Amino acid sequence: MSQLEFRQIAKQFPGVRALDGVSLCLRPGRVHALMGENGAGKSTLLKILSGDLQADGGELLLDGQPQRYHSAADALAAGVAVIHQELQYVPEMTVFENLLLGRLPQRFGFVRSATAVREIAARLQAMGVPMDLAARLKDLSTGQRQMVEICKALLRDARVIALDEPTSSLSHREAEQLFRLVRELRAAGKALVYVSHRMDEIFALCDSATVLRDGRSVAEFDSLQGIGRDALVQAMVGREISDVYGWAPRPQGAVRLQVSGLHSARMKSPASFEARHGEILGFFGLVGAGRSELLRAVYGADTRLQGQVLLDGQPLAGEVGRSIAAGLMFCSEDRKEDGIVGCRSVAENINISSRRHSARWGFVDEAAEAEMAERFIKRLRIRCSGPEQEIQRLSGGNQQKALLARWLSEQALRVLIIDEPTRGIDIGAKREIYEVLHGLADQGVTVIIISSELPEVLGLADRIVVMREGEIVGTLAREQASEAAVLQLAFPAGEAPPAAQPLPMSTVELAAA
Ligand SMILES: Nc1ncnc2c1ncn2[C@@H]1O[C@H](COP(=O)(O)OP(=O)(O)OP(=O)(O)O)[C@@H](O)[C@H]1O
Repeated sequence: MSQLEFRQIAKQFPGVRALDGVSLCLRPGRVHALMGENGAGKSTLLKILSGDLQADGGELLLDGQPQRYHSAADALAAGVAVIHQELQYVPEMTVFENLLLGRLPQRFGFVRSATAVREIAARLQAMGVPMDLAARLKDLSTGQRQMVEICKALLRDARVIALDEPTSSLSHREAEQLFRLVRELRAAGKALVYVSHRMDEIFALCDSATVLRDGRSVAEFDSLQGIGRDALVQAMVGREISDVYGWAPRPQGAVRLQVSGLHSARMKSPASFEARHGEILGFFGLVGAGRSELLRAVYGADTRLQGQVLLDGQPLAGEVGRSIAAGLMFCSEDRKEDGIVGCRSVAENINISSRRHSARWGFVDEAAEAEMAERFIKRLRIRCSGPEQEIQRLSGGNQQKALLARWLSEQALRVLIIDEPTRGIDIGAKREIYEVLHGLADQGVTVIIISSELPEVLGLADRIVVMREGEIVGTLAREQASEAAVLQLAFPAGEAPPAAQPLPMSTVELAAA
């Protein structure tokens, strides 16, 4: 059982004071939440804990002993494991090899030992996380890879475990498994720190919390008992946020997008739906329900096998270039896939897709680009030193905001499809993003959102399409769309959670059930 203390930790990046004297204590048998807006300094603190970054000032004390880690291996050797947002694994290697990465030669030799495999399999089984040790990491889901990472820490008897936004890419089932594991680790006396933007996870899993703002600790909660959500939000963003979704009725026009019998190799069966001018259409389903696959086929990112898409009555070919030219855009949930250019500025990244609009006689209108970038930096509260800053220097959530701005600033939009619009984004910026989406719909743009967060879909959409196991299983008007009604459709028969279950992370409640 170990206690870890951060004492007056400071970290300066060129032009940014990322941490300014942060102190907090992780105690055995407790889960401590680390909260704050995008760019508040959470990941930087965890990178110092893992040895990936060196603090400029302050101390780390493990059971009262000063620590200084120069690599993740140093930290692990001392019993401290950090599971970062970007997992560190070797895709071509097996689970067994990844679990023992860096240790194989010392303990087991290079030869894969049957005894070692059996021993590890038995330990994982005992920890309640049985795994196929022969599977290659590249063939696993994000959730499974994350489990491997956690198991790696457990096999090395880590006593302090940090999880940085661990559920952001997990399916409901994987999240349930993770929550069970976190509770077991707490019961086993590990000291845990948990970073998440999802309030319900914080309340369901954490005992205490620190809120960071601009690199400083602005609130400490020794216990979360009796603490309301509003108190945490107020501490994080420094203001009250009511009515996050800001929905109001708006007139809707004619059918804009008509999808009939559309099928692609990645879809399980053909699907049909329509969306109107000025409508926000929400797609809800559990991870793996087939929402992204259907909308990728609409966009032309996946080859269509059959079916047709009409945009304002005109057939739309299944090609990305044609879709973009026709004003149908798709913002993917994966910012790497979406083409973030790390070494380019925030302004260039925001303007990449609309460069063709601002280019005149072959020259890019840099003033117009900078002006557009400034507008979105302010509007979405993108924390950066200015439009010229390299985007890779921004925190994960702020990169995500800049990418969204790329699509939100498109001038020729007719249909905007956004996959997981606010994943990894703090609550203050979420509200701004929703406002921009409402603004687009007010101008007649058809907005389609794919989201795994039911409150987001319920709060934002005019109609909700529910998918399950590759099929559309229902379409609900806003007035009919209660949590219970949507979940009843989204879960396989017999597995729906109790109707009165509070959401969103129904996953959390499910895990506890
Ligand atoms: N390598 C770097 N170079 C320059 N600035 C950096 C670097 N890494 C982080 N920063 C800056 O430090 C600040 C804190 O970033 P950090 O990643 O710790 O935020 P965060 O709280 O984890 O945010 P998020 O919720 O978006 O993940 C941000 O302003 C970020 O731009």
